Amino acid sequence: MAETVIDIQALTKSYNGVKAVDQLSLQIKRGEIFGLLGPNGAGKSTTILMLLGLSEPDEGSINVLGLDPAREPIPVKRKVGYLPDDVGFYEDRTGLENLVLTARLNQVPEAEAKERAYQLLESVGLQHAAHKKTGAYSRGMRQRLGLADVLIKAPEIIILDEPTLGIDPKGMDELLALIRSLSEEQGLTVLLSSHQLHQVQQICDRVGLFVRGRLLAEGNIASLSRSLFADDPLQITVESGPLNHGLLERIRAIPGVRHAEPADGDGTDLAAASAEAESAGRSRMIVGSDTDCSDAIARMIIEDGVALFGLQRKEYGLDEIYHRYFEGGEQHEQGSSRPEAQQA
Ligand SMILES: Nc1ncnc2c1ncn2[C@@H]1O[C@H](COP(=O)(O)OP(=O)(O)OP(=O)(O)O)[C@@H](O)[C@H]1O
Repeated sequence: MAETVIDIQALTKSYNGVKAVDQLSLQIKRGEIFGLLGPNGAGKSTTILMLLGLSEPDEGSINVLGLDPAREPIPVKRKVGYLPDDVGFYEDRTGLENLVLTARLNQVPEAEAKERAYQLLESVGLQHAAHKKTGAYSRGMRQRLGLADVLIKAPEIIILDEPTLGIDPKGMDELLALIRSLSEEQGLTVLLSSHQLHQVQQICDRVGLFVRGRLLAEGNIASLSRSLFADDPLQITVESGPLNHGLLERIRAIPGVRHAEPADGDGTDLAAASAEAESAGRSRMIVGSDTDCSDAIARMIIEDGVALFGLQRKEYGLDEIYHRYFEGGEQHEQGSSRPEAQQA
């Protein structure tokens, strides 16, 4: 089992009496890519600043690689690389010169600095732009150079704040793939803050969902959707030949099935749905159930002599998580069914 490199316990930070981070507890293991996910103002940046020792917690504790960032910010800075959402470079110097300068500032010996800078420029796909002034770099190139800049001091952890902001989709995919491969090759721990679900889904081993300073849930996407949608029925869509009333009633009587409705028409008028299905030669039905009854439903349809064309279980993904917890975040916070922070 990999060691815990970031350990946050009951962390709280308020600004003017408003809690920006509220009782946050989170552990991250070495080599993990963890996504801090949440809408604007959720508390992601405040958490990052406290991890870096740039802001002091009101309550709770943080341990980064055995260090307390509030008390030992310099050793933390040596071991943790931070890429802000808009990284600044000396615009009139080349990419290579900027990297060498950062290496020097981090006490990397001169001979090593240049060699490492070249290697990193190659790793991030910027070898062709090594001698170009950074003022002429595109946003995507700047982010790549930012990654190289963060890596030049050979950190154990890198923290990236909205790393793909303002980059086109292709550049975004490439940057994320690069982060993933760098992490795998070097056993690097990556903490990535974002409000873009799809990019986080692509590369993170685990994500934490932040809403209004609180961690609503954490885990990998599969365990998150299981815990967040635990109270919802499973949704099974059945494509078959036209259904008859008796068959529908028997499907409704399968243990675990909560409801079964023809999805043609408005779903309430079986006769209309059947007529429509009859003319099309097939019908669609939505079944909501507590357990996966797919096999029992399939068997029943086939035994009834009705053709079965397809049967699909709906999986909840980040889109549903997003709609429910970010867009409807406030309602959910007030609702009684909101799950507390979950462990994966
Ligand atoms: N220096 C500050 N002074 C006052 N309030 C602050 C300060 N920094 C953050 N806040 C407030 O704390 C809350 C959390 O902000 P934070 O920047 O941590 O969120 P975030 O999740 O990083 O959002 P974003 O994606 O917009 O950066 C917000 O309500 C914000 O207005």
